[in-house]
Amino acid sequence: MPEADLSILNRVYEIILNRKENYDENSYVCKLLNHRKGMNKILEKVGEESIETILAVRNEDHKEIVSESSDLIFHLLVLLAANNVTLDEIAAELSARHEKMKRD
Ligand SMILES: N=c1c2ncn([C@@H]3O[C@H](COP(=O)(O)OP(=O)(O)OP(=O)(O)O)[C@@H](O)[C@H]3O)c2ncn1[C@@H]1O[C@H](COP(=O)(O)O)[C@@H](O)[C@H]1O
Repeated sequence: MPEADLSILNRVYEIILNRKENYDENSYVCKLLNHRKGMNKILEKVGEESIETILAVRNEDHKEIVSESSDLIFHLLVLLAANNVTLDEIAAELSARHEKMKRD
């Protein structure tokens, strides 16, 4: 397993932004972003991966929880990029909530 940290979220998000600008017929992200169903296809994938994550938890299958959660987060990154929401905005929102809610 390669070493990894949460900076991978930014790296994948940047690739998705790049796919928005540069069409590549071999790219899964481009297929999603340009699907005939439009935004509904991305919403379907987020819904599908959410349900698969729920089932993995119900089955108490740790490996599947990791795998399905990764699918969900990846498709959520596509959804955010497609709607021009940046990861900085998400970080700012979570950080503001944390500052407001933190207890000593
Ligand atoms: N992290 C991912 C990632 N996770 C999952 N997937 C793809 O998501 C797809 C959907 O997964 P499913 O389990 O639902 O499979 P499926 O039933 O065949 O999917 P559908 O027929 O419903 O589309 C699969 O084809 C996976 O390959 C991903 N595709 C891309 N990435 C990242 O996005 C980057 C850009 O990818 P490309 O645009 O393909 O170059 C890659 O370098 C990766 O970092």
